[in-house]
Formats: sequence, C-alpha cells, structure tokens
Amino acid sequence: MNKIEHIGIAIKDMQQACRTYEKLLGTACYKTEPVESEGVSTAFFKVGQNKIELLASTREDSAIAKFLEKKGEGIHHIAFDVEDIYAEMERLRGEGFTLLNAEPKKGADNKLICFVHPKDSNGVLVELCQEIR
Ligand SMILES: CC[C@H](C(=O)O)C(=O)SCCNC(=O)CCNC(=O)[C@H](O)C(C)(C)COP(=O)(O)OP(=O)(O)OC[C@H]1O[C@@H](n2cnc3c(N)ncnc32)[C@H](O)[C@@H]1OP(=O)(O)O
Ligand SMILES: [Co+2]
Repeated sequence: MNKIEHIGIAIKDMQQACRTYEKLLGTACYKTEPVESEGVSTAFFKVGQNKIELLASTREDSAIAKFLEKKGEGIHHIAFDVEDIYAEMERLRGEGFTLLNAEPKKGADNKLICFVHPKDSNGVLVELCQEIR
C-alpha cells in the first residue's frame, strides 16, 4: 500500500455536497464521473496530495443507496493506492481477508479497484486502487 488514494464520502445531493466541499476545502471539484457499474456518480477534490471522492447513488440497489439508507451520509471508505492490484489481492487473500470482487474492476478516475469486506478490517470498508497505465 503506497498511500491513501482517496477518502470516499456517501452523500445524498451531489450539487449541494459539491457546493459545501468547494467552500470547505477552498478548491473546486476537478472531475465528476458517473460509474454505471457501481450505480454512482462521483465528484473529486484534490487537497494537497490527497483526494476526496463524493459518491451519490444513481440506482436504488447500489451499495451507496444501501449505505445511505442504513447509516445516512458520511465517510464510506478509505482507498489505498497500490502498485500491482493483482499482487496485493493475492497477498490479502493469503492473509485471510475477504475480497468483495474476485477480479479488479474499473473504478473512477482511471483506476482498477477492489474492495475488502469491512468485517475483516475493523468495520472500515477498504478499497485498493491501481492507476491504469
Ligand atoms: C465508482 C467507483 C469508486 C472508486 O473509488 O472508483 C468507488 O469507491 S465505488 C464505492 C461503492 N461501491 C462499493 O462500496 C462496493 C463494495 N461494497 C460492497 O460490496 C457492499 O457495500 C458491502 C459488502 C460492504 C456491504 O454490503 P451490503 O450493504 O449489501 O450489506 P449489509 O448492509 O448487510 O452490510 C454488511 C455489513 O457491512 C457493513 N457495511 C456496509 N457498508 C459499509 C461501509 N461502507 N463501511 C463499513 N461497514 C459497512 C454493514 O453495516 C453491515 O454490518 P453489520 O454489522 O452486519 O450491520
Ligand atoms: Co472510492
């Protein structure tokens, strides 16, 4: 794991949340991107070396919709940047972590991603991200 790639925040209203985070962070959102496969729309903010990813649900059965229903708005996951997502997934399997997808999948912001079940990481949903080179 190289560094925290982004912190994912589940929100209900993307326009309102973008206005809030632009004021809060003092910087504009640099990218918005829908990810059909996840049933979300995303908005990214750069804060120094770090990124904030706002996530709104675009489908009732999405993970974000379920999270919002159950827990409301708030921090949804922590994403870590990895060199080689395949190797990292193999390593985590070997360490007994439950991966939520057998193969990496295409995420937002030009990444391959995979998730670790929060039950194996003290209740924190962890995402692995590898830049698609
Ligand atoms: C667009 C891509 C973008 C990117 O960065 O590129 C993304 O980050 S996409 C982000 C949205 N996609 C995902 O989160 C995919 C992975 N998530 C899942 O597969 C599910 O959300 C899962 C398995 C974590 C939970 O599934 P589900 O909600 O259907 O089941 P439960 O509600 O029964 O939850 C089981 C258990 O997990 C707890 N939970 C759920 N979500 C979270 C969370 N974000 N953080 C921590 N814990 C979470 C939930 O409370 C249940 O715990 P329990 O003690 O049994 O109540
Ligand atoms: Co993410």
